[in-house]
This record gives sequence, C-alpha cells and structure tokens, in this order.
Amino acid sequence: MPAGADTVLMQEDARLDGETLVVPAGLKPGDNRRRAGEDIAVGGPMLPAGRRLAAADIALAAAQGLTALPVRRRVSVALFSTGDEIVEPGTALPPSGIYDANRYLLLALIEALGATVTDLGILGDDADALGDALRRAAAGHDLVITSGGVSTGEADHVRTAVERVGRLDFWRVAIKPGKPVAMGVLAGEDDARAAFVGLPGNPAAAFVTFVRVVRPLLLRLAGATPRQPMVLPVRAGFAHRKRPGRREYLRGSLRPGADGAPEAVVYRLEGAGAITSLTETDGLIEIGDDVTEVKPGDTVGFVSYAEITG
Ligand SMILES: Nc1nc2c(c(=O)[nH]1)N[C@H]1C(S)=C(S)[C@@H](COP(=O)(O)OP(=O)(O)OC[C@H]3O[C@@H](n4cnc5c(N)ncnc54)[C@H](O)[C@@H]3O)O[C@H]1N2
Ligand code: MOO
Repeated sequence: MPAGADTVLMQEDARLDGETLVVPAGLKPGDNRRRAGEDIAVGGPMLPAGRRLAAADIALAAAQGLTALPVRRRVSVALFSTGDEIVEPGTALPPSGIYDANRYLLLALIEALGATVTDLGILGDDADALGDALRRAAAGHDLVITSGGVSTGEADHVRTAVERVGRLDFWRVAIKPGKPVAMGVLAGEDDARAAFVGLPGNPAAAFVTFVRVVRPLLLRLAGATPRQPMVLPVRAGFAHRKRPGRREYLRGSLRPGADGAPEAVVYRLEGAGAITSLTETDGLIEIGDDVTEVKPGDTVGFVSYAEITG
C-alpha cells in the first residue's frame, strides 16, 4: 500500500468526474485493507504441539514457506478377531459360522486415525493360543486390539490370556452397548510392552467401545491431544426406557421435526448385533447415566459419526 494510504476503494466502485475521483458514501477508513501479519505474526504460534494435521493446517504451514513439520511416528496396532464361530469372508460358511465383520470395521476405523495396522486374522477360543498370540503381538506394536471373548461365557478366554501375558487394568464399563470392554498392558517378547484393549464381540458394541475407549487412547499414543466429542443437545423423537447407572448409546439420525427443528430418531433395531444399526444411521444418541426414561420431546445428546470417526 502506498505510504500515507490506509484504505482501499474497489476499482468498480470508483467513478471519475473529469479529473475528480468520486468516492461513494459508506467507505470507512481501513476498508478493504489486510494488515501484514494479521493471519500469523512473525514469531507467533502457528500450530500447537499435539495437533492432528488437517488439510488447512498443511496449507498454513506451506503459506509460511515451510516444507516440513515435526511429527510423531505412526502408532502401530495389532488386530485380532476371536471366536471359534468367526469365519473369514470369501470362504465357505459352516452351519454355525458367522463372517468376521469386526476386523474389517476396526481396520478401517484404525487406519482413519492414521495408525498402521497389522491384521493378525482370527483366533479360536483357546486361552493358550490367545496368550501366545498376544505375547507375540505385544512385541513390535504400541497397541493390541481384539474383539469378542471378553464376556463371562465359558468360551470367553481373552481376559484369562491377558492376565497370563500381562495385566488387566479394568474390565467392564457402565455403558450399553459395550459393557464387557477390557483394558490392560501386555508384556511381549524382549520386554516389549503394549497397551491392550479387548472389545466386545457384538459389532455395534465393538464400534461404540472403539470410539469411546480406543480412539482417545490411540490419539494419545500418537501424541495428539484428543478433544471431547461435541454432543449436541437435540429433541428426542422417540420414547425409550433404560436402567439407571449406565450410559446408553442408541444408533440414530437427525430429522426435521413437525416444527422444522432437528429431532433425533432411533433405528428400528436396538440390538448390538445389528450392523445396519450403524450403516443406516448418522450418529450415536447418548442417554445420560441416571436417566430411566426418555419421552418424545425430552432432550438427548447426539454425536455424529463424522465427529467420532477419523
Ligand atoms: N452372562 C452374560 N452374558 C453376556 C454379558 C454379560 O454381562 N453376562 N454381556 C453381553 C454383552 S453386553 C456383550 S456385548 C456380549 C459380548 O461378549 P463377548 O465379547 O464375549 O463377545 P462374543 O460372545 O465373543 O460375541 C458376541 C456376539 O458377537 C459376534 N461376533 C464376535 N466376533 C465377531 C466378529 N469378528 N464379527 C462379527 N460378529 C462377531 C458373536 O458371534 C456373538 O454373536 O456378551 C453378552 N453376554
Ligand atoms: O455390549 Mo453388549 O449387548 O451391550 O452388545
């Protein structure tokens, strides 16, 4: 800007009356001016440590002429499914078999967080085999994730295996679905240590516990500072009863209500085994720990999947 000038008049708004420039009414001192350094001041902070780099962050760095930024290495995750009944998709399904959905759900969720995944396939319901596999996986990975076999059934050996190989820090959280989630630390070969999370087998329970337990852990391991997901207060367009003392995550969507304001609707199937409860909805409807009944018109929390995946 030429010395002495502090305001810009847009060319198309300017009119010449002979030799005189006519400035239209309404132009204020400082209009159409961008001060040097208003976006980022020299020496000022640009991107805080612990930030997950988004597209605009990279643009901001490039705009300063930078060609590199200091980043943390990717977190390495080992992933298993467990269960004698679990069968690899693409192979024949025996009469009592069920195709492995969780490993593919979790592979995609983990990769969306920027971690690398070692897909270690399916393990049977055998405490010795599980223990060996967990010990091997702990060496060379930051985090080991399993799904299935963490509940109280006779064939649920994951917790036993974890206790043999390392320690179980907690089991069971007051949420539904996902109550049987387990967390611990595994001691691998060569004294290597890895964090462990055992997710419940029901796919919607595996999803909910992934986003509520694994996601913040994985981001912390990656050096990021996770922020609490934004839970939007919205009007319930449904009725629901629940037990007090645990938080519930229903799968649902937002629709315009009769007055046009957004209203949460729940999916037709509430069971944690229904994978369409995830594909046919837009987010989780959070019902508070001590709530026992939701009536249409009550306020519930809504967290969109976009907020908690990736
Ligand atoms: N007596 C009790 N029984 C159960 C309880 C309880 O507290 N007491 N909790 C229930 C809850 S809540 C859940 S969730 C399940 C989870 O238990 P597990 O983690 O041991 O899961 P599984 O029994 O192995 O599997 C449950 C269900 O999910 C299917 N499954 C397992 N893995 C996969 C996979 N990779 N892909 C697709 N589907 C999978 C499995 O076949 C079962 O149908 O325990 C309740 N029981
Ligand atoms: O976690 Mo379970 O039923 O709550 O699916």
